[in-house]
Amino acid sequence: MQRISAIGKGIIRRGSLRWNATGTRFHESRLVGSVLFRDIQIIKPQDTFALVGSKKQFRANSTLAQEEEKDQDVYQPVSFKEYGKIDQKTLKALKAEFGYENATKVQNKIIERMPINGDLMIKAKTGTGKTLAFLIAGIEKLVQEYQEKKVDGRGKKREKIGIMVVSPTRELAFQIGEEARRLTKFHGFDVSMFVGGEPVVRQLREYRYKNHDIVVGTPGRLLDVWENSNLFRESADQTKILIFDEADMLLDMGFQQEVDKIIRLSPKDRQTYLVSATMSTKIRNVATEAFGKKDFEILDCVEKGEGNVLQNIKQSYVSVGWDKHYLAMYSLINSHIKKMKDELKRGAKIIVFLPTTKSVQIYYEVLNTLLGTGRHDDRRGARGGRGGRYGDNSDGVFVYCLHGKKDQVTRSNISKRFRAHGTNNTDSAILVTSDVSARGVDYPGTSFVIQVGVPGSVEQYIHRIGRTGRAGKQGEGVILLSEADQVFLDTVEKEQKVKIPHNEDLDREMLSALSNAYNDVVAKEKKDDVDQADHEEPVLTEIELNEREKYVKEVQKFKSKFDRVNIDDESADQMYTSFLGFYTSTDIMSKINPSLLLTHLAKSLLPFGIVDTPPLPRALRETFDSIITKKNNAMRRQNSTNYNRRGGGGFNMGFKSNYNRNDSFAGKNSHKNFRGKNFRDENNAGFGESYKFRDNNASNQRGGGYRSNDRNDRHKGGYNSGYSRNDDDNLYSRK
Ligand SMILES: Nc1ncnc2c1ncn2[C@@H]1O[C@H](COP(=O)(O)OP(=O)(O)OP(=O)(O)O)[C@@H](O)[C@H]1O
Repeated sequence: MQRISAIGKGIIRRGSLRWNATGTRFHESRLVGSVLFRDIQIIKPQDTFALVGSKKQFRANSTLAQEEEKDQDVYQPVSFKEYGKIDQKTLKALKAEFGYENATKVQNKIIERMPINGDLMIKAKTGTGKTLAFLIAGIEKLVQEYQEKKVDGRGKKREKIGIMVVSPTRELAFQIGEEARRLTKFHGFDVSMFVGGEPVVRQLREYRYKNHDIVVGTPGRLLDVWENSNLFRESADQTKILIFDEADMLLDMGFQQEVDKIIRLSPKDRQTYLVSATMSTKIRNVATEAFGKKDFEILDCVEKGEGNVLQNIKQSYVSVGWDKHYLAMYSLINSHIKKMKDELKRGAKIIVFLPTTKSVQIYYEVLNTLLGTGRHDDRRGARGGRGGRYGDNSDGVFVYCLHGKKDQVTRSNISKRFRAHGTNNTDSAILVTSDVSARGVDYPGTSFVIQVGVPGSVEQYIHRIGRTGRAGKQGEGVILLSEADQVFLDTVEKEQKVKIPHNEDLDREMLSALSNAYNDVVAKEKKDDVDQADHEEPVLTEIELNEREKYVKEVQKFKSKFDRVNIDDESADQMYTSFLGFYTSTDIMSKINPSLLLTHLAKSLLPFGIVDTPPLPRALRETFDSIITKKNNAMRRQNSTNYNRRGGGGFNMGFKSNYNRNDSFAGKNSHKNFRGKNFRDENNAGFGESYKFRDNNASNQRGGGYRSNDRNDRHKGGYNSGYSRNDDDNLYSRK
């Protein structure tokens, strides 16, 4: 059974995949390159998700609609008006401010139950309109109360907080605040923001003169003002409705303490809503606490046995080593941009997720040089310019960098600018970011999500990939996994009942052909320097030989651009260390072979000409030691026969040998031979070795001028300082 998540008014006919609607019409299936995408669209230009391309283009595409005819079990949208439960002023805002006439599935479920008097747990897939769903429910409750108490917009100041929304990130808080403002425009409600990174004094000053209808904030700042400002405390102590958006993230990780306190401080007779696209079992237990042990209703819009990722998001993985990420991404992004332009006559909107701040900074530098302007247009106060005009993309490619260690003004700026990238012109935009952008944030028109390495959890994978395919649009998500990471695929399959296939646009053979072409280009360029005796000619398959020539051109372009990338040793080392730190904190670490992980992660240094892994901070080494000890104990218990047959080695053997040969990570440059050999052995006939196209002379590189500005200095402590949590919405330090 295939399910379509669709928003609009009409009927989808079984078998014909046709949506017939009053005033709206949509349906489509189309061939994009070799890949079949099914797309669902509402053709209504004034709609914010009247989608890709012109009407004419859409009609042209929709001739392919009948190609995919499958059983559909689809929610039939209901007009907001038809419920007869929504106040006229809210209805007016839904139409005038948002251009929406029909409720989405989750909105439908909530509106049907209105007025909501108890506590709620709301679960629905990403991008299906949960924000408006909980806002409508809360606002209508407030409107009802104000009517009963005869309070109107011009009356006495409303001192008690009507609705308090807690968001894990600042970007999401601003987004919710903005939607609340628009939705209550005709009610004359006030919305106040309390987020970290902005002057609290100013926030409180504004608050003093406002009605306290709706407050939106991040946990740290909300708690701060609750505990330290009488003005805020007096209003918050009487909060009527408390809403936790992305509740599982708030309650499960990072913010446990703050959230516990907010729950304790808020009045017992409040209503509570917990909202998310994912609700782990653990969260359901924690929720009991949040609801003050009262009964609560669960509104689950995901059917039993169904995965949490929308069907209109095409998922895939690419099996690729950390040394080849840039080449793989260059190819994937270029072909996605081309596909969007050829098929839909629009630019691409791409989000690239990295696990740590340091890696966001480095991948941004590289992608900006490879595909964008190469300038740092996203700096605070910088004015936007045209994007790059490189490579096959004759239109601009704007590359942005966003993570939790940027100051708030810059973060808001970048977020605004990336959001504004339209879907109706041929410029493309790439946002290189951390998990600050993983949850809840709505960047309309995002067509492609790339995840680099494993995410923190399966839930995080779902939220990240959910930044595309929103509001019924089509989307595509790719995850780059090394051999060590691929246990993640089994976990997704087990938990989500979805098998993620290998990417068709960049299959194994093509990737290998690209790598070989790369080797050829490097070998040619270096023919005077390279010791030919050392350069083993790889044995190629027939396909590889044929494709080889084809890819040489693309690879030459890639290389000439990559040669301009200037990442210093220190930054690359910090990235490597931060990756290890990140892995130790993930759910998946318990399933990963640590020695394999170390070998693979070390390859992330190769593109920058570094063949030695840096010394690790003690805390991180100890964490790794304990992971290995635990794994070995578990292995011994579980399978002593196998263990013995493997010579008693197990993980310990594998890890220790690397570990020791790396001089316990204590010294660089002392084990070059081992490391160089190791990579050569593992890298497709010498790809890793020849990837050292840059002069590996540390002083040259350092003198090269690349410094990702003073921020580097803050990371000098490596793992510890680069990885520590430093603000209220920094989640668990990876941002
Ligand atoms: N009734 C509607 N009709 C059309 N579009 C809608 C409707 N409701 C919401 N949308 C749009 O759908 C998109 C996704 O909505 P929203 O951000 O609320 O999703 P979400 O379910 O909260 O996703 P996430 O789980 O990622 O937080 C937004 O662009 C929003 O404006």
